[in-house]
Amino acid sequence: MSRIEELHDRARAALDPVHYDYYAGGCGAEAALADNERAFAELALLPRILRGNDRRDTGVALLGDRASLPVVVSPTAFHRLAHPDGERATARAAAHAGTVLVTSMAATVAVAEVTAAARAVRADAAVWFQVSFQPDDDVTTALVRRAEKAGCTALVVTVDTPVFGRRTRDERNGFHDLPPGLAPENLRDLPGAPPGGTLPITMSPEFTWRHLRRLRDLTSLPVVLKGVLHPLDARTAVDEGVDAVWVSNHGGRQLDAAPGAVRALPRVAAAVAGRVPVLLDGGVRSGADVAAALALGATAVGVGRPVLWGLAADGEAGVREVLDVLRAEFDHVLTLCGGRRPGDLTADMVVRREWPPLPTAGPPTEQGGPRTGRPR
Ligand SMILES: Cc1cc2nc3c(=O)[nH]c(=O)nc-3n(C[C@H](O)[C@H](O)[C@H](O)COP(=O)(O)O)c2cc1C
Ligand SMILES: CC(C)CC(=O)C(=O)O
Repeated sequence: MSRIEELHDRARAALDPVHYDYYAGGCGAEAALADNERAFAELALLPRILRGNDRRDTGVALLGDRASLPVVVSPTAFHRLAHPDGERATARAAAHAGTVLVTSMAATVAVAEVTAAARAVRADAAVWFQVSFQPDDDVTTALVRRAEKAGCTALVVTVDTPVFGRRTRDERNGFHDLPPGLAPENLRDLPGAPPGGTLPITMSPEFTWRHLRRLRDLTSLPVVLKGVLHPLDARTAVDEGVDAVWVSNHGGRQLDAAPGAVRALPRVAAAVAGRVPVLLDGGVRSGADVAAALALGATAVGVGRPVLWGLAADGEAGVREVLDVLRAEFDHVLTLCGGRRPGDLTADMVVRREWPPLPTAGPPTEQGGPRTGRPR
């Protein structure tokens, strides 16, 4: 059992079962959820040899920031369900690891407190803000201004939620509301909110590229589009001026018919053609997964649930452990693959586990099976 699986077990034991299901679950029959990990398990790496890679650097440039490993913390809601310190603990852990935390619009700690917690650890800690368009433009604008004021260095706009996915476990458990004392703090005191209260999180299918353009014009922060699976959307996004494309099926929580995210990566990477960085999340659980995604065209990957497991199991220390494990595993795989830096991992180094077809020089002969080229 990997260390991340152990933390998962500890988190399961520590969490209220309803909250565990909210974190762990997907939509529908959880086919997309399962396919995220399966798609990675189907990949294998062809290492390169004799490359003199004793000196390595696992860092990557991400928009204006630098991450010390090509793994960022994906935006996930409601960290205070996992630990009383919630997003503050996650922020400190990401800052210690020297990587980017993407804090959710639906965080249970306000973005200004999240950035303050991160910067108390490291003055240049990178915190990005995840936002979903809200039907009232003034609300979206107010959220963007809050993120800017808090010192976030990029906006991650999530676009795979025109409606909520049907979360089978949450429906069964009747999980609709946060427990008393917890609230989506970024949605407090917004236009239209009751005095001192929070607005509900609204998903709507009304949004178009026009809303993205409006947001683009609203801010000078880099904009990352999260939830892209179709290569044509990736190309449009780049044409519309986004600064990065994030391949994701939302951790298998939206469209159950969606493929495992890494299956969509090669075509998106081809469509983007290096014009902007590509990120990917969904099912990343090991350093080998990170390496495979990078080889297939990602600049960095995100992790969602593993961070929640670390947080629920052991607070800030648990999240640090998850990121440390991924860093160590990724460096180990990079070494074994002959790489000095993440960019040395290339698509020719990734094969399917069932690849290649057994080499046959022709049809089977009477002397035995297919000829292999082995001297007889
Ligand atoms: C409990 C939970 C809450 C999430 N909340 C958000 C969110 O608020 N905004 C968002 O863009 N994505 C959200 N996501 C999706 C994650 O950003 C990410 O795409 C997904 O978790 C990646 O898959 P993984 O959990 O297998 O790493 C959430 C995912 C989970 C599991
Ligand atoms: C509260 C939701 C917006 C969080 C989310 O995106 C999710 O649960 O997948």
